[in-house]
Parts: sequence; C-alpha cells; structure tokens
Amino acid sequence: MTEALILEARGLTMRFGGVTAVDGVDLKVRPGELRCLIGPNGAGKSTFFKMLSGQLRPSAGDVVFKGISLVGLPASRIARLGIGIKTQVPSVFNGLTVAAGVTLAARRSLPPMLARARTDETLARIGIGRLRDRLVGELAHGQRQLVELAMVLAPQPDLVLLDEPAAGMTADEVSRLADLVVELTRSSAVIIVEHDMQFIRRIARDVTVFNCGRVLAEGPAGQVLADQRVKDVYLGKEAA
Ligand SMILES: Nc1ncnc2c1ncn2[C@@H]1O[C@H](COP(=O)(O)OP(=O)(O)OP(=O)(O)O)[C@@H](O)[C@H]1O
Repeated sequence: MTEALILEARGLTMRFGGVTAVDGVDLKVRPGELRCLIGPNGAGKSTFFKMLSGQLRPSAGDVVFKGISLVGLPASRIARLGIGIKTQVPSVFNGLTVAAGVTLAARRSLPPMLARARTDETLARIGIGRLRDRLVGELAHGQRQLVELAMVLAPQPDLVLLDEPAAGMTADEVSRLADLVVELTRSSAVIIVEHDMQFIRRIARDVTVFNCGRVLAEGPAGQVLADQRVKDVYLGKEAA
C-alpha cells in the first residue's frame, strides 16, 4: 500500500562550492504530522529548510508537495500551493494593527469579507484576540512571534514550516507555543527547526536529527533523544 504523504524530500542535496551542506537527505511527512528537525550547529538544518521553502534551489534531489515538484518554483507559488512559512526574521509590518496584518495575509486565499472573518477566527485560535487593535510595532517579541504565526495560519496552509519559533521567547511563552503547535496539527502538517530542547521534549513528536548534512537518527522524540549516537554528536550532557 502507498503511504499518503503531504511532503517528500528525495535525495535532497546542497553544495556551496566545496562544502556539501546537505547530502542526499530523504524525508517523508504525512498530513497532520508534526516533525522536528534538530542537530548541532552547521548540521544542515537551515539549508534543508530553505530548500523545502523555495529559498534555495537544491544542487540535486527533489521536493514533492501534494504530488507537485517544488524545485525551481518561486516562493510565492510555493505559498499558493499551501505551504506557510514562518522564518527567524519577523516580516510583520510595524505600522499596521494586528488585525490588518492578519487580514492582509488571509487575503492571499480569500475575498475581503471572508478574510476579516478568518482574521477573527485565527486570532481566537492563537489566543491573541486582545491584541487585534494594537500596532504590530509596539508588541513585545513573544507577542510578535504569535502575530506572525497568525499571519502564516490565516490562509489555512496544508503544511506549516517553522524556523526556530521558540527563539527569544520566555519559558511561559515557549510552553504556550508548544501547546499551540500541537494544536496546529488539527489542520496542517508542521515541520519545525528548533534548538530549544525543552520545546522539543514538550511537543514529544517525531524528530529527525541532522549531522554533517545527513540524517543521523529519526523516530519518536523519547527514543531519539535517548540514542547514544545523538547524545554524542549533539546533546552531550544536556540530554544525559
Ligand atoms: N550560503 C552558504 N555558503 C556557504 N556555506 C554555507 C552557506 N550556508 C550554509 N553553509 C554551510 O553549510 C553547512 C550547514 O549550514 P546550516 O546553516 O544549514 O546548518 P544548521 O544546522 O542550520 O546550523 P545552525 O544550527 O547553526 O543554524 C555549514 O557548514 C555552513 O557553514
């Protein structure tokens, strides 16, 4: 029986001159799955992520989303196919209210009336309805992260890509974000690159560990984080 997949990377490879940052990586993600990508600095996670999102064109291999090859497609087309990307650099517009920013994002897939309704739904889902009339530029870092997440979710993507969503958040915010990310899987598959092990443990879903551009280990978080090879290359004493 063929496994239903929403995203498949096949032999994905990226070379920068003499450096092979990602070396023949395969990854399979099912609809509604939550997958965490972890690994030491320089392991190739960001490069892999950028190939999934269309920010980098692979040197070799393919990325297939809902049966369509993404290689060579512009990022805007990849977004329209149903991939929502939240990167490390907040791209929200400081001069807009939260509601205006999220409505603008919702307009990618909806006419104006429906986009406004979607905005209210999305703000409620993320638990930031009270921020709707605040200017984005006035928000604290953690609040901005949640607003950007609302902008990613408003067009209802089938796959959400999150690059270090917990970076710079307080412990309370990380804990809340973890619950939120798990909740996201009701409507989307989610792939996360994340350094924060507290966040990974809290989510406790499938983890893919990168090392030297390859996949070192893959499986349920508890099993993978207990793997001695993973501890050796990445976690060290932190996981002991
Ligand atoms: N634009 C580039 N030009 C040359 N080398 C690059 C480029 N981008 C990444 N690399 C190299 O590719 C390798 C993988 O880097 P990458 O940033 O993907 O790792 P990472 O796992 O995301 O690391 P970190 O956790 O520190 O963000 C590293 O050796 C890095 O120096």
